[in-house]
Amino acid sequence: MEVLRQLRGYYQERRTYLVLSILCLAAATGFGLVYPLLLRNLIDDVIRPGNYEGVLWIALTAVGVVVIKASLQFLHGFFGGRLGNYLAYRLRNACYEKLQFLSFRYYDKAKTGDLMSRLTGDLEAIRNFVGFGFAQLLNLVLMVVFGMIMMMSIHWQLTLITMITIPFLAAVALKFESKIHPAFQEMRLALSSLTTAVQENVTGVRTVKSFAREPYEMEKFSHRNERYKDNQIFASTLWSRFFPVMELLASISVAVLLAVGGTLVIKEQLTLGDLVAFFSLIWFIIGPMWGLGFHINNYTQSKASGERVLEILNQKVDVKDEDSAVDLDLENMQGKVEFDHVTFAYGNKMPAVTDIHFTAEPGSVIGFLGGTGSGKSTIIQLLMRAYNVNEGSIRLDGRDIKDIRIQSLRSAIATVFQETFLFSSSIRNNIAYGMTQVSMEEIIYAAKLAKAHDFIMEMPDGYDTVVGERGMGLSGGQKQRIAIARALLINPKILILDDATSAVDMETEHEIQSGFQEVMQGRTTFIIAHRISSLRHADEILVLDEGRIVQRGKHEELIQVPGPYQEVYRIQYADHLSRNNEGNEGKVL
Ligand SMILES: Nc1ncnc2c1ncn2[C@@H]1O[C@H](COP(=O)(O)OP(=O)(O)OP(=O)(O)O)[C@@H](O)[C@H]1O
Repeated sequence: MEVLRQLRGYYQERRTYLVLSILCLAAATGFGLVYPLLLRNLIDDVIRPGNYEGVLWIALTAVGVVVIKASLQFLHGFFGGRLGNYLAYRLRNACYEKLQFLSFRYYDKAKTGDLMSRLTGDLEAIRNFVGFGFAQLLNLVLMVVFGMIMMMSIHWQLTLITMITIPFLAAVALKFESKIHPAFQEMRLALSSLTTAVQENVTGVRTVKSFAREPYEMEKFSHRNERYKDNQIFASTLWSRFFPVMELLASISVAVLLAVGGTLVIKEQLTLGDLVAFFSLIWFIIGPMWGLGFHINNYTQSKASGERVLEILNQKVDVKDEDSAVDLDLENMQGKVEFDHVTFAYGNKMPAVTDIHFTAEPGSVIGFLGGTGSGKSTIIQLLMRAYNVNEGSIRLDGRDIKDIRIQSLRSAIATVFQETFLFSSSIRNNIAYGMTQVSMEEIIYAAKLAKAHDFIMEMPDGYDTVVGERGMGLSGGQKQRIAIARALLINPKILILDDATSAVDMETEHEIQSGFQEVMQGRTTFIIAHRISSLRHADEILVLDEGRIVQRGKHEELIQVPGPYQEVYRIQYADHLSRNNEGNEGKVL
């Protein structure tokens, strides 16, 4: 019930529904007790004395009871349904909101399929339990208590004798619970790994097909499917053993009742009506024991689901606003960025960047060059405060970024990532992502600067063309240009281009960069690139190796000194240099 307690905040406002749903179900159960009494009256007071008039009254009372009971059951369903759906609605929103604010560190490990199954299957199990299962579990207790009281009031000795197998029934049900709970947890995990396999397969379909790895994928899936199937079979084997054992124990109770009760009737210590009522009442005890397995199963399933949903909701957000954090004055900010001896490691690994120290003056262009894994993207992620630095500090206009509200910090920065993500929506919506107050002229202006306008206009519906999931149907370069237009539209104080022009040809890159120069006047720009041509106009180029700055300076300076920059330059401009050497020696490109 700890899980239910933790979820309470999400249905607290509608707790009256919970109370009403329980009350209606309890009342319906109470009315159910009228049947055995009616049977007793029918036999002892109507049939045996030959009172034919009474038959009609008993039949009418039975109809009345059915109507009331059915109405109460309807109300239980009504309130339970409202409650369950309200809770599921709140939880879905809360989980989604949490997912928006969880740190990058969480997403480094998260699996999409697993998250999807938590937000769907697990939430559904919680909805069912809180809406109905919980009330039914309580009702079970009520049925046993009501039934016992009634039976005791008829013949307490017979009640005790008949109850002889009930402790065994309860023990079997509880033992079953202890086995089925871990089985269900395992089943949920198996299901989420199955969903992850499907999701990854669809996302990575190009890789799968281009490497002709379909058989490998099928085997991987079949392996996971088998794990899920084995879990299902294990759970259903548990179930199939449970029912016969319960039936056996229950029939012992019934046999004892018939034998002892029958003898008591013959000895006239019990009326026939009492025995029939007893026979009907015993199902008030045995029935719940029977259902105990089902309801416990329901409970354990939703407990496991609740734990998985709460795991998201209770996830620690390690990058969050300090209470004293302030908003940036976006209109008047300068855009000066300072990295002050920054060191950072992902988890317990070796530092990804060490002692990074530089200053980007407002409006300047800083370039980063370095091999794969040298820490270029990490520096940019730290500036966005995707992670907190381990040592040193990062300042924006003299203020530590930890003291700036994350939302405000990130809205001052526009980033074009190495991998472009497009939403399955129109090109217009992709460029104006999330911006409501933006005119078509502004969108077109940004697209023109990003050299995207021409190819957009050639598409069947122009800016209204809907791109497929993740931008399917567009080339890598086209996607990048849309992403660049998206960043330019924000008109930020700080622009980050993380290998943003890697997928476009040199000529387009040159065109886009001249566009940047126009729009980035007075804005601080960080360019990560593998091509020297992207960096040569930078005010300062930082050359990184294994997370450290190993060279810094302007293009003209760096090509003069032996070092990694000169090496890259020589490799990329080998043709040019050899031609130049033949002609005018020493001319800088
Ligand atoms: N999310 C992450 N979790 C753990 N380690 C990471 C993560 N991102 C990067 N790293 C590690 O940090 C180091 C620096 O990576 P980074 O992405 O900053 O390099 P990069 O210079 O941008 O490389 P590339 O040019 O290939 O994009 C690498 O050793 C990388 O394995």
